[in-house]
Amino acid sequence: MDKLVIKKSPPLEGSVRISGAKNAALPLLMTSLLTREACRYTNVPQLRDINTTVSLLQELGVSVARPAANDVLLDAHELSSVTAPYELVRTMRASILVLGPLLAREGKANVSLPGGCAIGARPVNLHLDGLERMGATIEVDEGYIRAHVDGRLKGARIFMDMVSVGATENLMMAAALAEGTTVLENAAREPEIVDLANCLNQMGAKVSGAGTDNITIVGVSELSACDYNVLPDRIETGTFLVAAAATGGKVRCTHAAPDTLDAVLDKLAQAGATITLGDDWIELDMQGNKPQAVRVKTAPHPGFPTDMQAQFVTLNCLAEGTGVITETIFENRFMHVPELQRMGAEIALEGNSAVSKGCSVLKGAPVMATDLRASASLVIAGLVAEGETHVNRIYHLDRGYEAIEEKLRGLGANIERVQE
Ligand SMILES: CC(=O)N[C@H]1[C@@H](OP(=O)(O)OP(=O)(O)OC[C@H]2O[C@@H](n3ccc(=O)[nH]c3=O)[C@H](O)[C@@H]2O)O[C@H](CO)[C@@H](O)[C@@H]1O
Ligand SMILES: C=C(OP(=O)(O)O)C(=O)O
Repeated sequence: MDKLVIKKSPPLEGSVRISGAKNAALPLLMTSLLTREACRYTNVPQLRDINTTVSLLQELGVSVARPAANDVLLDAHELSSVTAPYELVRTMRASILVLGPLLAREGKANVSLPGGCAIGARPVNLHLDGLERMGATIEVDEGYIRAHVDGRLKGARIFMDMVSVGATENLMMAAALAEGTTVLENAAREPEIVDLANCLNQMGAKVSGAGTDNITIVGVSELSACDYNVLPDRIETGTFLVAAAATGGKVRCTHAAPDTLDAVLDKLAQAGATITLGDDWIELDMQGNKPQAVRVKTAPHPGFPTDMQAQFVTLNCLAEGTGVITETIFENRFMHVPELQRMGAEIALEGNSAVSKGCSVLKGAPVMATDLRASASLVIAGLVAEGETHVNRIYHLDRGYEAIEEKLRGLGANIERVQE
């Protein structure tokens, strides 16, 4: 199994090209299920989750071509199955996003229940309730969601009592091919939702209001091909910016989407970074200074993203002053804290907050993380720790960061992937 070996590194310097967003690409690839025409997606990051999605779509009968490293062609002219099997769903929760499209196009779908993961229980009741409101009959049997509808799904007014990115995406895709108008109230406002709406509209859907908490979808009977370029990854961008801040460096992220990162940039500025923005780049300059501790509370967009919480925990450990990071989205997303403590971080968990004393002197250690962003926070810790840090179980990182070690090496980091 691969691991990353990281040695204390100089301040990161230079520029890094940001990849397409995992959390945008996964739902976007699912839109291919909504049409009999071939779809082309570009700027798709090379990630384990993308390969899993492609395997899942192939399992359903979609033909796949990858003419270039970041291009994916998907042709769902005929589907041969409506079942998303446990073996694939358990490795990637986003598999649940085939449910809405399959039900809308084929009138039936069997999708393994994703279950919880390292960061929390992650229920899917909002996805199921919304589809039922649209006329689907759903039962859970032997670990599978079995859904069917007679005729087409029907447009409905759906209020979601929690903001859910996944449910908003599933219901938007289902509603695109439903009969009549669907209104999603208390919808998620994440940039990835806007990206999905733009792609659906390119295919002939009628989605308006994406990016607000009230999305209207006027159903159409057919959708056509798309040629869609995936949004830049705001979480990858934020991760490189925090790595630059932690090491006291100066890094420019290119091919980025600065307008998707307001909350993160605001906190980095509070931590003492000078931030400069261009149309598609962001530069962070720490001018060699130590970061200042910040207070952060995760929230749905436009709040501070839960996917950047772990990286900021590491930053706060190094910073001057007491820092408090509160997680409100997932009930168990602090698996990085005990590992950081093993590296010498002075940090305590108080309820759903990580409170750091600041100015921790980190020492390299063998560490491992059980989720993607926790792994990223340990990589950042490894860059500043004395000695050598071994980050194990990096299949989590490979799920969401394209060529992370190569990109970090390009900025001067001392990091190697080692096969054991
Ligand atoms: C709002 C939010 O920040 N969502 C994050 C969530 O998206 P993801 O789509 O995975 O999760 P949701 O947005 O659906 O979940 C948000 C909250 O709603 C709850 N919930 C969700 C669906 C449901 O049917 N019932 C229910 O109770 C979840 O347990 C969670 O507490 O994880 C992704 C991966 O880390 C992040 O990129 C998203 O930013
Ligand atoms: C936890 C994440 O992804 P997923 O929802 O695919 O588990 C993430 O992107 O940080």
